[in-house]
Amino acid sequence: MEFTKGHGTGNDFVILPDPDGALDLTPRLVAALCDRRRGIGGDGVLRVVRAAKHPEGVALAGEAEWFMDYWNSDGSYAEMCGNGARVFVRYLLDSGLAVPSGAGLPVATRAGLVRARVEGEEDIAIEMPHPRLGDPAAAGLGGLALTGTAVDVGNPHLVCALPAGVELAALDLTRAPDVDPAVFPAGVNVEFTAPGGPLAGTDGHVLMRVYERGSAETLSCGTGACAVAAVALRDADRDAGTIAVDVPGGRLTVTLTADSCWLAGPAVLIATGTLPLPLPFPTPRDLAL
Ligand SMILES: N[C@@H](CCC[C@H](N)C(=O)O)C(=O)O
Repeated sequence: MEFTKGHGTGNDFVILPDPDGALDLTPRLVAALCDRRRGIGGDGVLRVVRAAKHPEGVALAGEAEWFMDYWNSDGSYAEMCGNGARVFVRYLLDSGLAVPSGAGLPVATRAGLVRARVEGEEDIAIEMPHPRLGDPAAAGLGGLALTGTAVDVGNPHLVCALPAGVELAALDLTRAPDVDPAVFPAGVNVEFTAPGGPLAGTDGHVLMRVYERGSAETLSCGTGACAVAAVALRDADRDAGTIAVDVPGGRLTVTLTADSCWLAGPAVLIATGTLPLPLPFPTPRDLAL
């Protein structure tokens, strides 16, 4: 099995080319590949499969050649991954499976069609599902009780601004925040935010850390950045603008208008290799037996 490793602002992925959908990709295999000590290591897996060859992509096959089959590191799968989509497009372009398109390169995802464009040397921008602001909801972390805003970016998010005096860097995200499972029956990605300083060329600047559903704390989350930007604009009484979101792995830029949401930032491939199947290393589940 061939693989490529890539990342977008430190949100890292194992990319599996599987054009014809021949690979038996299971939760167990995904968790083993993402294991940082016994596997390759990653926040998730991106299977590169022709839309026509994947049951969840086939309906979009007329519009997009490729389907991003995204899985979290625990072996669950998600509807959408913003950084994953940017790295997926970097892979398509670098491996010659697609060419840049003036109209935006279409990619099928479980959350529908997204479009990508290349920006400069390193950056890939994706037109994302438009964030939909929902109701206030509670989150708990250690002794901290927070009220955030639920946001749907194709996948579920809860954006929680920290109260004054609580340092973003001091949060313990080694454990999942508490949320109400009745409010988020499919789980939720939780973003914690603090204001950034003034930043030229933007309409707002936010610092963010995230605890991702299915992957724990990651260095970055693209859909999370879109959710955070939508909340920042709402709080500034604006319906459009560009927000810089600084994550532990770097900077993402989100540009929102009334009907579009573009997520931009670096997308990098770092290594390729081959793995024999079955895997030569014990999987996390083997070790738990
Ligand atoms: N890191 C991703 C989001 C990945 C999916 C998420 N963990 C979920 O389960 O919804 C991003 O960049 O958007």
